[in-house]
Amino acid sequence: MATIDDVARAELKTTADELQTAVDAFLAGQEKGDVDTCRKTIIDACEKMLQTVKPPGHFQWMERVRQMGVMGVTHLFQEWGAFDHIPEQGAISFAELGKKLDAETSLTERLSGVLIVAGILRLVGTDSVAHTPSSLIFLRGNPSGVVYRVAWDNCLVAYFHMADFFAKYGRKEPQGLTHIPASFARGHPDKPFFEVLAMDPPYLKRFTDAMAIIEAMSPAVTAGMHDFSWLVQKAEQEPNRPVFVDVGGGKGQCILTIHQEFPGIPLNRCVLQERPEVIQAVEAAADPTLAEVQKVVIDFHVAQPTKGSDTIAANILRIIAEAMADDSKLLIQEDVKDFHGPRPDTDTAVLDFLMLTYGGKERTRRCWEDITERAGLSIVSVSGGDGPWHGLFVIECVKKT
Ligand SMILES: C[S@@+](CC[C@H](N)C(=O)[O-])C[C@H]1O[C@@H](n2cnc3c(N)ncnc32)[C@H](O)[C@@H]1O
Repeated sequence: MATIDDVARAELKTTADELQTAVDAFLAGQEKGDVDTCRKTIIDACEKMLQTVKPPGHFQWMERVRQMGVMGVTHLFQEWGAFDHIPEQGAISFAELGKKLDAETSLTERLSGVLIVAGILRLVGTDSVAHTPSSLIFLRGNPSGVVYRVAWDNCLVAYFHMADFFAKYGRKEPQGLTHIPASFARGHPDKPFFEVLAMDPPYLKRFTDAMAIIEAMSPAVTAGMHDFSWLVQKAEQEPNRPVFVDVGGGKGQCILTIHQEFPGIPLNRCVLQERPEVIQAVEAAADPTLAEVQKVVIDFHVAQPTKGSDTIAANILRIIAEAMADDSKLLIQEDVKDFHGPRPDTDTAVLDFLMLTYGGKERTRRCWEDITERAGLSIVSVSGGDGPWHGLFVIECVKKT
């Protein structure tokens, strides 16, 4: 029987006390709707406690096998549209679900079983299955389900090939736009990721849709990460200048979110700069809210990127800096890995691993100072918000004088 040492014992006690305090605050905050921070504290405390009390050995590896099973079946069910065939109220028999999926009843029952034991679906009687709140996110079009589907593309496909990647290129941080795990995993190591993405239109659509959802969920403006009232004033004072340029701005989601909160920023003086296939998709979608926004095809590396991922990032910033007026501000919405201390935020550490697959990285404050300096910029402020992304900040830069 595994025992825990004195340090773990003391930690368990402290975490249990923290948990009790957070639960009390969570319950008390229900009426005020002030629960998100308490929720995070509760989840973090529970996870810490579970790590301490879970026995090593069999339990640990079996738990990971369970997680892999859940991911495998969720992916199959998402691809097959199985979640959409389960009624939102009531249940469906395995036989009926199998018929809708063109799958054997016995296969449908076995696959469902993995999600039932994980609490994602619910067994009804002996032969039927129903949704739970956890499975509803996988209904077609649900924003969280769309983002999860892209996590499969972006993470798992690349992670599966990572050992081969490092065997071929050596155990060092990927440098450059090509010969990165994400392109290697898709059989085109000599191409930059965004070119590989453009070769697969369904993946490109999933990717841009997910980016738009993530941006809409992010606290860029909503939680006060940056106050754009100075820009509204500037727009009034100088009516002939472009006001806001979003470089690599996806489907224009950030422009729209900022405009929603600061309607004084005129949309016809906002510029969306993107890769050709993204601009093409935006124009084809003909979203009336984006009609006035200027759409410009660019390559922010401009043809000849130098080697090295920080050099590439500094190069993108240098090209922007060269186009800036003396009073322009460059706002970089990005993670600052060590903002809350040397231990990175949980999501930031995992996203850093994800970024590694694309030859990118989550940077520390020091890294940001270094690359902005090399680009001819200085950091004026770094501000965060109260939203769900605790590692995300707006880094405000001006041209160095
Ligand atoms: C991670 S997404 C972020 C999208 C958006 N800024 C957001 O926060 O939701 C990166 C974006 O950069 C664009 N991009 C990648 N390479 C580019 C390039 N060389 N020139 C211009 N845009 C590029 C991609 O098409 C993609 O939409």
